[in-house]
This record gives sequence, structure tokens and C-alpha cells, in this order.
Amino acid sequence: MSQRGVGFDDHAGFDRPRRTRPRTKDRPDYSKDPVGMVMTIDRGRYRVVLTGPDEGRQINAAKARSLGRMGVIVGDRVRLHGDVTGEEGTLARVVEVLDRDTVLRRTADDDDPYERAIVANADQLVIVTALADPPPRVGMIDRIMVAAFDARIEPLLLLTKADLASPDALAAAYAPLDIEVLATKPGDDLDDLRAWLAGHRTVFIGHSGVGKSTLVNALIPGAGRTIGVVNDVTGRGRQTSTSAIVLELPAHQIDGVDLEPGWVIDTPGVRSFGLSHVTRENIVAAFSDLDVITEGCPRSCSHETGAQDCALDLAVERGELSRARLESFRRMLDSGR
Ligand SMILES: Nc1nc2c(ncn2[C@@H]2O[C@H](COP(=O)(O)OP(=O)(O)OP(=O)(O)O)[C@@H](O)[C@H]2O)c(=O)[nH]1
Ligand SMILES: [Zn+2]
Repeated sequence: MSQRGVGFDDHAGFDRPRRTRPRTKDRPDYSKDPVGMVMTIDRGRYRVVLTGPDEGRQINAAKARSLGRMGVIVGDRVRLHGDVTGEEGTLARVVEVLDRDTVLRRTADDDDPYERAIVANADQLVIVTALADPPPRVGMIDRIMVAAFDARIEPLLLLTKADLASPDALAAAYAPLDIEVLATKPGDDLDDLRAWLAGHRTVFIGHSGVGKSTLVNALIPGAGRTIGVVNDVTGRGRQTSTSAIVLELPAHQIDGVDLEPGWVIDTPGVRSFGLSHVTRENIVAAFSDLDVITEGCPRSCSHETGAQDCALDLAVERGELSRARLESFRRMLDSGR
């Protein structure tokens, strides 16, 4: 774990005035302009869906020059100025990015100081993993989970292709972390998954070929996510999608009860997940029961295996914390290093 890298998607750096003379006087007032959510980005063009009075209307927009190099990412809530009719050929301007509740980040690899913000304002993250073809990679699951903990996003583990292999071993491996685990196979009704997604904005992340597009298409008929063919030699799927995209879940009833609306953010298949932006403090903070115990640790305790007088070890000895939970937590700390 290292220092937080400075990326252009980080807004903190843009709060500092870059000119010495105050700009407030000549800055236009956009507070009456409509707000929308960025659904997808394609070569500098944003597809935005309006919220508020014209909810659901989709608009094309470009970034206003006044935003400079400030990043606009999928899931961002943005203010739009100009032509917001959404009619063909019109282009509105993104003039403001509203504060983000969460930011999911990754770096290309662990030595890369430049983190990339992938998705804003998600509150859940589904890690889609195939039980076979391609085989599960526990290290990768852990790393994506750590990114979720770091971002204060609730991770869920979704195991596909349960017709090919049993989910039991993987489900058991994540049980001590209290992570929700769900297994699917072709023909399942997906109601458990829909119940998870209702009322949330959930990012879907997975290695190429795990069946993510198949799932998204089953959840959202008409989403048109391209289904790749797993290569027999490499076990990898074709890289079929290129940009993250926000999709609205259709209305659905379970036992006669309407589910709350929800959004899915589908992301391109990932091969690696760098974590150089993650801090130990953020991982610990994601486990509130352990966070409380670490108040009894020596100053600057790493909480890792073998750390002198770590209060987590003492809690296990006293029977106040399960050894399996501590070991799983330490596996998370390790993968974030
Ligand atoms: N046996 C089995 N095959 C599945 C299941 N789900 C998906 N597949 C197959 O796995 C292959 C890959 O599925 P996709 O949905 O394209 O996978 P993806 O994760 O979206 O991959 P990319 O589009 O490359 O990102 C396809 O041939 C699917 O038909 C499943 O539950 N069981
Ligand atoms: Zn400690």
C-alpha cells in the first residue's frame, strides 16, 4: 500500500484556484440547470439520463471547457447546460460534476501511481466469477474486494457456471468475511440476484468470459451486451465490451411485490486489478467489528500476521473474535499491499 497517486479524475486538486484573481464574479450561475447521470462515455461524448422533472430523457453532452481536465466518469451526477431536449444532433454541455458518494478506483498494476476512477456513486459491487471455464482466481477476487472495501462499497460474490462445478469451496472461503455469495447456472430465475440489486446501484466486474454479459442480458432484456465465446485454448473470453455503461433494471415482482428500482453498471472484462491507491486504514475501516478492536493496538500496528501485540490476536485468544475471520481479514490486508 502506498501513497495515493494523483490522477486527473481526482477532484480535490481542482478545488485549488489556479488563477490568482477571484473568478466568482464572472462565473455563470448554473444552479437552475438540470441534473443527470452519466450512463456511458464514448470518445469524449457523454450519454446522460436526466433525473428530476424530465426523468428518463437521454441526452448527448460534451464537457464544458470550464471543467478543464477534471474527470467525468460513468455514474457521475452532472449538471447540463444548453440544449437538453435530447433531440437528434443536439449536444448539451456538462458544466458541473456534483459531489460523489463513492468512487471505485483501480490502477493498471501495483506499481502504477496513476489510479483510474472507474465508476462513481455505486453502493454495491458484484464480483462475477465463473466456477469453471475460466477457473476462479481467488487472488483476483480478493483484490477486487479490497478495492470495494477501500471505496466503502458493499461487495457481493456471484459465482456463475454452477452447472460445471460446485460453489461450496469458494462460498466457504468467503463466509468468514460475511460476504454475500450467490451461485447461478443456465435456466435459473435470478430472483435472488434481483432482490440483491433492487434499490441499489451495483457495479458488475469480472474477468472476460465469466458470463457477465449473459447475466446482464438475462436481467435486462434488450441490454444487448455482446456474448463472447470462451477460447478453447486460453480459456479466455473475447474482449467484447469497451466502456462501462449504466443500465436500468426493468420492473419486476417477486411473490406479487414490486421490487425497488435499481441500476446495474456493467464494466469491460478485467485482466488485472492494481491496488496501489488502497490504504490499510480504509481496509480496516470497512470491518467495523475489527476496527473497534484495533483501538487497543500499539501505535502504527500493521495488524498483519506476526505484528507485535496486535489487539486482533489478543481478541482471538480471549475468544472474542473468530480465528477464521481474522485470517480472512489478513488475507485482504495482504492483497492490498
Ligand atoms: N456452462 C455455462 N456456460 C455459461 C454460463 N454463463 C455463461 N456461459 C457461457 O460462457 C461464455 C462467456 O459468456 P459471456 O456472457 O460472454 O461472458 P462475459 O463475462 O460477458 O465475457 P466478455 O463479454 O468477454 O467480457 C458464453 O459462451 C456463455 O454462453 C453458465 O452459467 N454455465
Ligand atoms: Zn493491530
